[in-house]
Amino acid sequence: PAVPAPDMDGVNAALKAAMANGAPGAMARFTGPDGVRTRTAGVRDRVSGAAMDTTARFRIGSVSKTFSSVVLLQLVDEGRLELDAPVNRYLPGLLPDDRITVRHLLTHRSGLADYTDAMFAKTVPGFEAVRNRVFTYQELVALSLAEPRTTEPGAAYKYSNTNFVVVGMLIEKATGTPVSQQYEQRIIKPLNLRNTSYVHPQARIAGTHVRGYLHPDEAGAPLVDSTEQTASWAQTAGAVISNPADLNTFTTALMRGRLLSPRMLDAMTTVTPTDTTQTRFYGLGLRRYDLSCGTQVYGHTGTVQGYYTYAFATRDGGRSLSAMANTSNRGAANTALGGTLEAAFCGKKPT
Ligand SMILES: CC1(C)S[C@@H]2[C@H](NC(=O)CCCC[C@H](NC(=O)C[NH3+])C(=O)[O-])C(=O)N2[C@H]1C(=O)[O-]
Repeated sequence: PAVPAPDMDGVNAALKAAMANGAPGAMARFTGPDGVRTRTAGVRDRVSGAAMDTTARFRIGSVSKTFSSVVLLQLVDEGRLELDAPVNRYLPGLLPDDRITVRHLLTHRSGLADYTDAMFAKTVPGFEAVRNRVFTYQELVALSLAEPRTTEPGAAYKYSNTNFVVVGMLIEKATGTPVSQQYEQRIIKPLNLRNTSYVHPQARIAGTHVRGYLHPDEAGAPLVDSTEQTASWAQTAGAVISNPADLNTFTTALMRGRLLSPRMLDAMTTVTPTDTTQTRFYGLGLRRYDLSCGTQVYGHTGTVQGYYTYAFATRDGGRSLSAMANTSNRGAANTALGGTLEAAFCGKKPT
């Protein structure tokens, strides 16, 4: 069946709405049967005034979780890890409950508390306290285990960055190499993602990049330039750097079966609801959004200091969209940016 052409005017309106809600700039790149469409708005650098640029790199936050999930699921495909095995089989003594499995991590059903709740309770002080710090995986897990667990293992969905820090530990234990090498060998090189990197704990973004601007909690307080940070608080839960073209290549390749076996991709895209609206779902390190026109899109969202990201594709990989606004701690800007999905995948609303 013919698919609707993207409503790029609607995409542009969503970018402008993100700016009206506090983003210095925003951009989107759609890839579909009729080729690539891009839109930009505002600036990627408030000091130089450099215009937003769809080739520019930025921090993708939790879209990194899908990169980490792909690496882990490839290891499962290779028989080097089992999805339903206890994490403690591979990392003896790490977790206080042998019932927590690898699958629980990927589905956010482990019950492990999210250490970032306390870490970023006060947005700017929390960020300034960690922006130059380098954490070990163990230190981050210890921060989580100092908090009560949120659910019995497997009992309910409760999003937690901690899950994907443990995923990073599993990857490094199973391969004996740094996760950066696994991203490179298994995703970045095969897909030729020339603007995607994992440079933790380097704080700079190399090449042409978008500067990110964090809104303080105090109304009217000036934006904080949050571009340079180690992102060590996030690592395999959120420290990947990429750009719109690479994100569309990644989500498209994933959906077209270039990264996982058909069986594993089916497992990854088997979802459960994350809220009562029955339009938001989570699989294995992957979100599914059910749009108003009936189209289902798979990918992930990201929130890291100074950057909101959406990176989604249709299940057949025929259409993909990535969108970014260079601000954060401003939910209305994030919601506005999310409007790019309906415009891009559902097309112009009938008048
Ligand atoms: C589930 C989310 C939204 S949060 C999770 C992860 N990002 C973080 O955990 C960072 C949280 C603090 C970010 C900070 N906010 C505060 O400090 C608030 N006090 C800001 O807005 O820059 C990511 O990315 N995920 C998003 C996701 O998956 O979409």
